[in-house]
Amino acid sequence: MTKLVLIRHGQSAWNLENRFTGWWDADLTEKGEAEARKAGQMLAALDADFRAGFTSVQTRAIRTLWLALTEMKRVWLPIEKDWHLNERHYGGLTGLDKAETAAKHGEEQVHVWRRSYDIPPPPLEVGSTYDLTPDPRYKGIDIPNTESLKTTLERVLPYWEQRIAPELIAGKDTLIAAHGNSLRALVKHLFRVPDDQITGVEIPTGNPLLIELDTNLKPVSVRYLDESRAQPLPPLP
Ligand SMILES: O=C(O)[C@@H](CO)OP(=O)(O)O
Repeated sequence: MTKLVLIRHGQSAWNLENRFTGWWDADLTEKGEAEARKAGQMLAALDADFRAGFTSVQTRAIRTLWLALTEMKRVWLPIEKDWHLNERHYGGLTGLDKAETAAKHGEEQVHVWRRSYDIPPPPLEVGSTYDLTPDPRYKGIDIPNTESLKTTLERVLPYWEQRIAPELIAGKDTLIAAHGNSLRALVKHLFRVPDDQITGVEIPTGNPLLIELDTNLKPVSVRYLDESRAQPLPPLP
């Protein structure tokens, strides 16, 4: 059985401030760093032999993986960083306060923007403070101006198939440090979660999700390593 661990980054500054984040490069808070270290300690205690690692190009996920690997004494692990694992792009909501936006547009509308499967938030305006076009890490990349979970899945999935699945098929235990919505997209795919039920899947920060996969990459077991911070999981497919 091959082990796949999904870790959502530890708490970020904008998680703490309750702001829509998406592709904005909010860093970890001290609590987020502590969550990442604790995740690494739990992973170190696991009977696994991690041979491959993947993360996004966003600081909070990269640093979460690094802090965890440090605890695991495994900073030598080959890591691939790729924008396809980035958080879902929050479009014109990026940077706004979630509570203030709910007060302005209504709780229901904000819930649709946050959790509907295929309705994207309004697009980010060109030249906005949060336009990432000048950022060198995105040179040559067609940066989206908004994404739904569906369009996030549409860019995560080819990356999974081309880069991550081959490592798992080769029998390598694999770590992925990424984001609430890029990981929800992967969970939706792996567990065959219907479009209208993925809204119920919330992945906590810095709590490793251990999935054992058979040779067809079908999940045969799943659990959070920190049971005290676990959230409901979809049934095995
Ligand atoms: O702001 C964000 O980018 C995400 C993750 O923190 O938030 P949400 O819970 O709305 O998907």
